[in-house]
Amino acid sequence: MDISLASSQYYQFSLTKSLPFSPRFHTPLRAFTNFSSKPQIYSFHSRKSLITGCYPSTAQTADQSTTPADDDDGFILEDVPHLTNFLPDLPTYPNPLENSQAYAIVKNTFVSSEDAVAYQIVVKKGSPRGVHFRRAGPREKVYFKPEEVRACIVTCGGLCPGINTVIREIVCGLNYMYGVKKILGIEGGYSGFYSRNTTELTPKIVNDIHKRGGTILQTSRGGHDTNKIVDNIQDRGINQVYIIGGDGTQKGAAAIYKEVERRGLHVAVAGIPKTIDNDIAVIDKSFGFDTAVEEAQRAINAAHVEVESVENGVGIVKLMGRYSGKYLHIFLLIFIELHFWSLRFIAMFATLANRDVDCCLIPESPFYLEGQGGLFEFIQHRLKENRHVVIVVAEGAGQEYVSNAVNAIQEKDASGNKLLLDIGQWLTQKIKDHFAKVKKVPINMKYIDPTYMIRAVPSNAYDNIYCTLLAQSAVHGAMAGYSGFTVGPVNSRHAYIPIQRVTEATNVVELTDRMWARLLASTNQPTFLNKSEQD
Ligand SMILES: Nc1ncnc2c1ncn2[C@@H]1O[C@H](COP(=O)(O)OP(=O)(O)O)[C@@H](O)[C@H]1O
Ligand SMILES: O=P(O)(O)OC[C@H]1O[C@](O)(COP(=O)(O)O)[C@@H](O)[C@@H]1O
Ligand SMILES: [Mg+2]
Repeated sequence: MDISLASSQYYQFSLTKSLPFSPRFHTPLRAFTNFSSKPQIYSFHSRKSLITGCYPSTAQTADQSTTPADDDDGFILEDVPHLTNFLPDLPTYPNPLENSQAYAIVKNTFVSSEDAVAYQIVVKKGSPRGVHFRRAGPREKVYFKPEEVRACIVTCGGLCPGINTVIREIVCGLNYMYGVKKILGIEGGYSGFYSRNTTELTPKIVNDIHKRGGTILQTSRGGHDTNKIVDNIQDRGINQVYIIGGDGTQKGAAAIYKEVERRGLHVAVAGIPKTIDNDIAVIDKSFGFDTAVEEAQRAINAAHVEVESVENGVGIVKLMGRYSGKYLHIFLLIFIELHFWSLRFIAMFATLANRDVDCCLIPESPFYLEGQGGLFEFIQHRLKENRHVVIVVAEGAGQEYVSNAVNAIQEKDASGNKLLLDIGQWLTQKIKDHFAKVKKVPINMKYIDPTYMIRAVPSNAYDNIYCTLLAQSAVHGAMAGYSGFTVGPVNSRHAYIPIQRVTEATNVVELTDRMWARLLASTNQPTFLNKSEQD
């Protein structure tokens, strides 16, 4: 099926089948329909645009075939905006990759406008084909003359392994693939647009930065002022903006895109998702996650060595990672926060990887301490059996317990994220007290809180490759005139995803998915599902 021109039947299908579920499963892709012959479809399209907040694209009209869609197979494209949506007369240029030595023998240098990446990879026979995103990669035509590109890169939010690699590869990708020479680094996050200096970025300057943790551009929280930022973009003559950051940053990127569109500027806005928390929806996982899981192993291993060398050793490892939803709870032994592919995911994956963890506590799976099936009972059992126990606790777990205990006022950081209370300290004390006062059994408590150590390291080999793909995909997308998009792997294939799609929901560990069951089967820890019986 040609996804750049679908039939009216397609639209009717998507209206009747998709609306009852969720508006975000609609695409307002103008290129899907033939407006001139089907005016009634146009009004439907407008409605959809309103519902979804997505953007129609006319970018593929030049490429689209005249073949109508085969049938109502339920194919839906959630498209990203294109500069021609509001600048319809933009000229195009041949992609310089046509003459690139690197691509000289590649069979298909350019990604077709008909290529899409399926959101759901596991389907039932006969089911609708479902939601798709545009496949990332170089396009035959670009909407910028390389010598006229003035790009900028900004990094926002907390650190994550691999940020420098992404910066490096954007600079090298723009320069080596497209001949772009003018690239600015905005220092200190969003506020750097209007309150800090910029720095020139060249392949030579960024040559070694992938070997360092952190961000050479520095980062910050708060300080997003859309108008001031876009004023600055205009004043500096910037026409490509690469924004590296997490869920908060991507919301900021969406606001910048909207303002750029409102002002009708020839400026492409590309988001590269970054977070150790893996709270970014849709994409498979965020860069740096793999490195962080690996780094967390060191803390867990240390806890294990300590507790197996003493009598009644209890090791708790707390792993970083916030949780934006409802706080559930935590655990003991090694406390690592895994966010699915990020922090609480880090806790989950670090536990799965390690095999020395007896119990992993994450916010999504509320735990309790006392009584049958509780954490104290489990620790006692493991101490009897193994003489030591290791608990990994995610930073966001058990927040309600700590909050009640210390009567804390919920504070927020400059970006408005809730500051987490220290579940690790609370849990440590509770366990010590229980075994000393109630059980009259002295335990050897070893609490490890590696906090920033798991995110301040350089990215590992896997993440370096991943960062390279992200950066190159972002560069190809911006050069091709796409804007207001986030790039990332969906079922292992890189795609352009509408920004609001990745900010509207947060990734959480789904207890009903098999992954959590795999962890439970691996640690043999309590499920804490019978809490109600204890109340
Ligand atoms: N809803 C929002 N709209 C615009 N900017 C936002 C929004 N939320 C956060 N930001 C900005 O994004 C930047 C990073 O956000 P933060 O939540 O600290 O980190 P992260 O992007 O890693 O989640 C900050 O400069 C913040 O001001
Ligand atoms: O860097 P800070 O301000 O101390 O914040 C710590 C938080 O940053 C993170 O590492 C990353 O959060 P973001 O992705 O939102 O930047 C969280 O896991 C952690 O709770
Ligand atoms: Mg965040």
